Amino acid sequence: MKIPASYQIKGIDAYTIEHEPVSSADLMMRAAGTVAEWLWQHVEYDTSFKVMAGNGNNGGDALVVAMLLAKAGFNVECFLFNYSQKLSPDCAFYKEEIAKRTNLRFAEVTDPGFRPDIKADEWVIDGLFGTGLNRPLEEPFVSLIRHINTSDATVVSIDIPSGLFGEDNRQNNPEHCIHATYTLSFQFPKLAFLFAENSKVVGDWQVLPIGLHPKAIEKCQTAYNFATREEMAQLLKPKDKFAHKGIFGHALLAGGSKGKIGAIVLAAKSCLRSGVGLLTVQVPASGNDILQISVPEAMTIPDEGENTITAVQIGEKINAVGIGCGMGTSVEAAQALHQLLQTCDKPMEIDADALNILAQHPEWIKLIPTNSILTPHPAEFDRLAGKSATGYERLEKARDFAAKNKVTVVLKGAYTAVINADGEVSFNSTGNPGMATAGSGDTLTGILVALQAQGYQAFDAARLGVFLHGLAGDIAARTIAFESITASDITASLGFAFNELRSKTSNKHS
Ligand SMILES: NC(=O)C1=CN([C@@H]2O[C@H](COP(=O)(O)OP(=O)(O)OC[C@H]3O[C@@H](n4cnc5c(N)ncnc54)[C@H](O)[C@@H]3O)[C@@H](O)[C@H]2O)[C@@H](O)CC1
Ligand SMILES: [K+]
Repeated sequence: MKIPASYQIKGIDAYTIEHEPVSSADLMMRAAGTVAEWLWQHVEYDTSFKVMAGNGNNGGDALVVAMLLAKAGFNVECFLFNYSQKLSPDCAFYKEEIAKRTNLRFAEVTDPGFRPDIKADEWVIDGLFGTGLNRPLEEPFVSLIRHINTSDATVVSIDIPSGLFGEDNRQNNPEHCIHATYTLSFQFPKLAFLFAENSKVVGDWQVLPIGLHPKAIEKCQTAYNFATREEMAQLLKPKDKFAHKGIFGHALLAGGSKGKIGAIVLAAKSCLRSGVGLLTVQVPASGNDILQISVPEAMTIPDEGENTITAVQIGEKINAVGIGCGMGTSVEAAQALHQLLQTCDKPMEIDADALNILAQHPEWIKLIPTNSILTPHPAEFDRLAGKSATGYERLEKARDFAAKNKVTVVLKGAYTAVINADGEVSFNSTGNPGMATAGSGDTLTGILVALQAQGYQAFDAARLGVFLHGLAGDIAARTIAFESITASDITASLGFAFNELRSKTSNKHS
């Protein structure tokens, strides 16, 4: 699902009006209708609404929502905040309409000091500003928004929380934005929803399709995408009936150190659950028996180092290498990574301590083979590329980093961003807070290197692997509380995740 920028949505909107064709007032009715329908499904029959409309089309949407709610029998009071005495044409049109209605209370507000009374059990519909916001909000809106935010009412924002920009909010003050309980976004998510710093503003968000023109959506060029199940199912290669293990690739995992052999055990287990044909694991000598006993399906290479790996042996038949899990940042481990980077041209999946070593030796980054993946969490990425004040800033740095170093970067978070060397970004749509647990990242490494060994290109392996990892976590969460999910539970659910994804694409030929 594309994530167009606010200015692009305006264009898609205009194209739809011209080519469907549909009048802008009817499109507004359609959009507001989806909001009203969502509300009917989520409120009690005796809910009272306070609808707050602004002077643009977001305000127009709010006026229509107010009329539809009143028509359905709800108790509605609607305020049109028109301090500047200037309304968009469609907002003006629906103001005339609403003024004629007798089944709701309507007032146009021009007094900057006026604050509507809001009760805790009421629902506030926020239609003050949408994607037409062109500068951070000032008074009297800041006070009005503070008044709404300090009420205990449930707040539903139409399209976007008022005051929030769709993309870059570095110059914005979150306290000057509506803090929505729910945000109902038309047709697409907004980029801003995907950054942790905006979570308090956005609340739970959902996309409501409003039938914008498919041709305009197809033509829209954006670097940002939200990975849907259908898109990810397309990436998953079918498994041929006559296949043998040799054609599913041979992965090598290298890592582990005294006290952290578990990390590579976890990676090995998830790797084997992700379709790889063969797996070899290189561990410090002291970890060899642990690995053989815990993961009998894997072959092992005991390193010469007792408690850390010292040199990685890459057999000729290895298709992809995963490095970093639990390997520590000792001098020996750093040497092993350096030697590997100098000698190996296979796609790599570089994680955890290997990333920390790279941060200490940035001159080695250029040695990373093409078609490789790096999987930093925000702190690891900051060590590689410098600190960022916001998620937006970090994402932009990660796009630069991926382009400069010709790698795929997986920036982990609630909406993990997978970024390729062309700067394309795919945000993951699966996963849950229960997955923020020890070893979860090692599990991801195993999945990614398995997909790379099977011939998936870095960007596809990363998008698909991150999606499956999150889906497995979601499946685990159907029966296990977030508090209790472990990395092993994620691996245990991987088979179900593959099945669920494949079932969407299955047809009689596959
Ligand atoms: N694009 C689409 O697909 C559709 C959009 N619709 C709605 O239209 C909205 C966009 O409408 P508009 O472009 O009219 O924009 P808005 O409704 O967001 O508001 C624009 C108005 O606010 C003023 N303004 C901007 N920043 C301000 C600030 N900081 N302080 C005070 N005033 C400020 C502008 O001068 C303008 O008068 C969307 O968010 C959505 O709710 C729907 O009606 C239908 C479909
Ligand atoms: K809004």
